[in-house]
Amino acid sequence: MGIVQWMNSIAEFGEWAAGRKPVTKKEDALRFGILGAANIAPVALIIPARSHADVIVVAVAARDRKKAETYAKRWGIPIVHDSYDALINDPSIDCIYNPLPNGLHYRYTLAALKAGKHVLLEKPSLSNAEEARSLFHHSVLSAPKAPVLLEASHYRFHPAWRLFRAQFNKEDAEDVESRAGLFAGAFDSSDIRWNYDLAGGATMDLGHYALSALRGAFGTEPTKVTSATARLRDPPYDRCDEAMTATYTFPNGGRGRMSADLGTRGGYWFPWLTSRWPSFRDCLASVTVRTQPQALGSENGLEKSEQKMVKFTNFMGPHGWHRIAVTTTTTLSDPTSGNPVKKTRSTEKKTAYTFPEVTASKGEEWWSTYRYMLEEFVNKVKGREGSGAWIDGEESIRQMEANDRTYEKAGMLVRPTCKELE
Ligand SMILES: NC(=O)C1=CN([C@@H]2O[C@H](COP(=O)(O)OP(=O)(O)OC[C@H]3O[C@@H](n4cnc5c(N)ncnc54)[C@H](OP(=O)(O)O)[C@@H]3O)[C@@H](O)[C@H]2O)C=CC1
Ligand SMILES: O=C1OC[C@@H](O)[C@H](O)[C@H]1O
Repeated sequence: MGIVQWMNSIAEFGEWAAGRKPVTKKEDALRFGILGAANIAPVALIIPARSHADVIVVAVAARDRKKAETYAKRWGIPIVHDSYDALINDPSIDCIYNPLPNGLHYRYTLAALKAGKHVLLEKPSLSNAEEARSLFHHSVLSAPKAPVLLEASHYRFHPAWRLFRAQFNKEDAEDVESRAGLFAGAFDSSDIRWNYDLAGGATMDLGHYALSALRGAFGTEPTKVTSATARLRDPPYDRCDEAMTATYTFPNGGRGRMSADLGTRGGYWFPWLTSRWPSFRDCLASVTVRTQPQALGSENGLEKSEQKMVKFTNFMGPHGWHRIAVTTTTTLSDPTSGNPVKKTRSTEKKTAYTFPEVTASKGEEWWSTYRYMLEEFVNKVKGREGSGAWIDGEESIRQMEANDRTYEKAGMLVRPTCKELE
């Protein structure tokens, strides 16, 4: 069983252990079809849909009908289509979930939008910025009653992300480090993540989260990619990065660093023996922000200033567990020499599992990032007020631009563009 299938089992076990039963569906519930018998679809859509009265997963298509039938039976999906195009053109379907390999996102999302379907599109939205500009600026999205298109960067929809962002002013961010990792062996050699033609690579995969969170912390785009170093897969997969580390500067003068590793190893005692062993140490994604010191006036003749460090641990999967640690360092300094006289440090730990301040779509403590995202997708399609969390097309384009610039700085090719680009 691969890591993504494990995510499904854990999510399903959680539902069972909590004794949750599917809710009754409304008459006008949105009917979803899934492109591909994808590993990620249960945790990202099928399980969250069970608790949403406005969502029914009605169809799946796979390249091999037998595979689709087995998947449909396992996950309780009534309709099986013979091809992705047949599913897209099924008039009984309102929404398409596209969890195909990244290199197929453009072709099938555009086909679905042209068929009038709303699309929930897996991250990274596309293979590169050229595709992103073409898709998100396509006339099909500006026509009256245009369908909804959303990049499924699920972590941005969870209340914990909003709480994290509220802990500092983005203009004050001085140093931000964002990291995500998975232990070596999590994906075998046949995995889509090692296929350049399907737009694979660590920067496209976990790098998507690390870079998106870094950009999200600064709330703006990097002015420059100052360094980028890739660790490539062994041939013949060496057009794909197994790991990427990159540094950036931002318009406020701040510095950012992202790292994404799909094959963490070592870090144990006896390195001569253990250096190739998979390592679980760096597998919890985190984003850490250090702010510029803020002057707070004077106290007893001394100058007072404050600096914050905000660390959000497990920002990718905060529904399982997370911690936002806010450490405030207060310094009293001699006004003449500028030397610190006294420093005090305090740490506050915070969490958020619902949006208490929101009237519509407040959420439930147990909702996953995917469930929160589904809520907002449905709200948008139905024209309802929601939590306010959203990822618009321009954001998705800027994310792909930052991705491309990272690959270029690392001396690598950007991922290939769909041949049918419009
Ligand atoms: N949001 C999240 O937490 C996660 C998101 N993802 C994203 O979801 C997408 C899919 O990831 P994941 O579910 O792990 O991937 P899978 O390996 O399960 O692949 C998804 C589907 O791609 C289809 N496919 C079509 N053409 C090919 C091809 N040439 N080679 C291989 N597969 C093909 C297969 O469909 P068929 O059934 O027709 O054979 C397969 O079911 C990616 O964009 C990934 O970045 C992945 C994991 C987590
Ligand atoms: O989006 C993702 O999240 C979880 C990871 O296991 C996976 O590689 C990635 O695609």
